[in-house]
Amino acid sequence: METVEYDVVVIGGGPAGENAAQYAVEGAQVDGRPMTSAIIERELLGGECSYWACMPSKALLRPIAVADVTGDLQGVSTAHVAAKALLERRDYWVSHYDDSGQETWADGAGIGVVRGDGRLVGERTIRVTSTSGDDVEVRARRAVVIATGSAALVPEMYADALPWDSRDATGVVEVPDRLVVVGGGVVACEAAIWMSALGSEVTLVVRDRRLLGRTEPFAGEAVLAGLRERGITVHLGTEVSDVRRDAPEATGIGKVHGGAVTLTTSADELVADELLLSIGRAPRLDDLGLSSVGLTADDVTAGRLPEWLHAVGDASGGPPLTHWGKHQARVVGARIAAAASGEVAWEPDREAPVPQVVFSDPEVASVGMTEAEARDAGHDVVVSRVPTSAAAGTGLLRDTVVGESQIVVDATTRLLLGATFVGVEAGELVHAATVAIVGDVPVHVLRHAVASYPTAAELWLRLLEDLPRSFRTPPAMETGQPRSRR
Ligand SMILES: Cc1cc2nc3c(=O)[nH]c(=O)nc-3n(C[C@H](O)[C@H](O)[C@H](O)COP(=O)(O)OP(=O)(O)OC[C@H]3O[C@@H](n4cnc5c(N)ncnc54)[C@H](O)[C@@H]3O)c2cc1C
Ligand SMILES: NC(=O)c1ccc[n+]([C@@H]2O[C@H](COP(=O)([O-])OP(=O)(O)OC[C@H]3O[C@@H](n4cnc5c(N)ncnc54)[C@H](O)[C@@H]3O)[C@@H](O)[C@H]2O)c1
Repeated sequence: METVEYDVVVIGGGPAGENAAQYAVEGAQVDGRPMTSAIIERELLGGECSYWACMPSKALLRPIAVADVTGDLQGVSTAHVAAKALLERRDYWVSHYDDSGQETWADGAGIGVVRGDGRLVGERTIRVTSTSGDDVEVRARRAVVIATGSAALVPEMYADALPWDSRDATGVVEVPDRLVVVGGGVVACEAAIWMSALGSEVTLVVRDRRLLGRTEPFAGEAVLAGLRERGITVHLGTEVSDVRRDAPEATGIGKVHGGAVTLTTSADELVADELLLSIGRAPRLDDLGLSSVGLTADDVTAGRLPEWLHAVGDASGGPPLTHWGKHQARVVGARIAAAASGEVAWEPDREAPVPQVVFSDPEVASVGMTEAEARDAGHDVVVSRVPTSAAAGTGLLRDTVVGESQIVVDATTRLLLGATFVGVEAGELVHAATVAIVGDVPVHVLRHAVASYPTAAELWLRLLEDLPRSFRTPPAMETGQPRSRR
């Protein structure tokens, strides 16, 4: 069996793995020579995000969002979604499922690519099985990084019906006439929109009494109203107890997987041509050979790892978001690079807050704690919530601006704990909140970050104005303490 050696070996070439491989060697030297790294990838370099998750979903959603705006903007005629062209746009953005562009990137960055299924067989040693059946042993002189991503959950009750998962939804080829979506999270709220725009009659079956359970309740309510306005049926508080399908068939990604599907639910019996299961994901840590180094999947997600082994991205059990996985990977990569030259990489003394944008209609963007989370954590909380239409800059963007936006502030420190934006430009507005949290900017300073008129960012002024007037000066001034610049 051929054996190859690198300083750093990354198992899994998604966005997290690619960043880890790059940052671990960028400018790093060991024994007077440049550090080397390789990525082991069994499918497409670029991972779930590039081909079956973020990129195709956002490529599908954007034209729909633009068409929606034209229907709600006096002065232009209404545009309509052209299904065939929409799917062609998706195919362009997934590079027609060809990863040669990513391979060129790896080549340019000096990162080796080993094709095949990677499995730990001992300390710093991975056996790679390629589709041709030839095994290669890949040894890491310094570090191994697990970046194997996550897989959609499919409970036993659903398995025989061969339901669609998010790969089928983003890679849709055959549009089912009737689609039932189980789940009320991010995939469900986004996929319902593009499947409905492509012509499916969509029904959501949601176990919880609300959508987007991890965000502020007002955000889930706005998304619920938006879905219903599009003609999408949403059953909240509804459990599925049985699933049957006529002639299930593994026809391939994005094709209808057999005959009609019947779901018995706590409300009604539902019959559809396809079922999309979107009830969460789990780190992909099975079959990784963890036991060969005395570890379990729980050790990986709890961070109980030997010093030579690291985990990043969805596989680490952290928030399953591309930007978060990439951030973790940059931090871990920099640690590995610094350690090689006997240094310690600089890092802030606490973990960064995790922002998330849901590209639903209306869009939802949040960072930090919700109001409930902040109260549960023991903060004395002050909340400011305004209609997202409250600034001239947001009002100008559509004829009807829906949604509300909110900041959660600690009454003692006057620091931002969290923020949620719903509606136009939500995904862009949230970044200022992330900056304010990372930079510990108190609200009396933040109000001096002047947004241009009339931009959506002026919504920040409205949010800060809506706080108690006393929050416009430092707490120290109220107690007669000396004036400070902060
Ligand atoms: C429909 C959908 C839409 C999404 N949209 C967004 C979004 O808009 N924004 C956002 O931030 N996040 C989004 N996400 C989440 C995002 O896709 C993931 O957080 C991200 O892909 C995780 O990156 P990763 O590198 O950890 O793993 P992945 O992207 O899953 O990559 C892991 C790679 O490892 C490979 N691999 C696994 N096991 C092995 C092995 N044993 N040997 C060799 N290779 C292996 C896989 O083939 C894969 O290429 C979305 C998810 C879904 C499902
Ligand atoms: N725009 C984005 O950033 C984006 C887009 C899509 C996906 N993602 C990522 O992908 C991850 C997975 O998305 P998702 O929508 O599958 O998961 P999710 O965790 O967002 O939502 C899961 C939903 O399924 C429900 N559920 C859980 N178990 C169930 C069961 N047994 N039966 C019925 N319902 C059940 C939950 O109550 C929830 O409504 C997300 O956590 C998110 O981080 C991100």
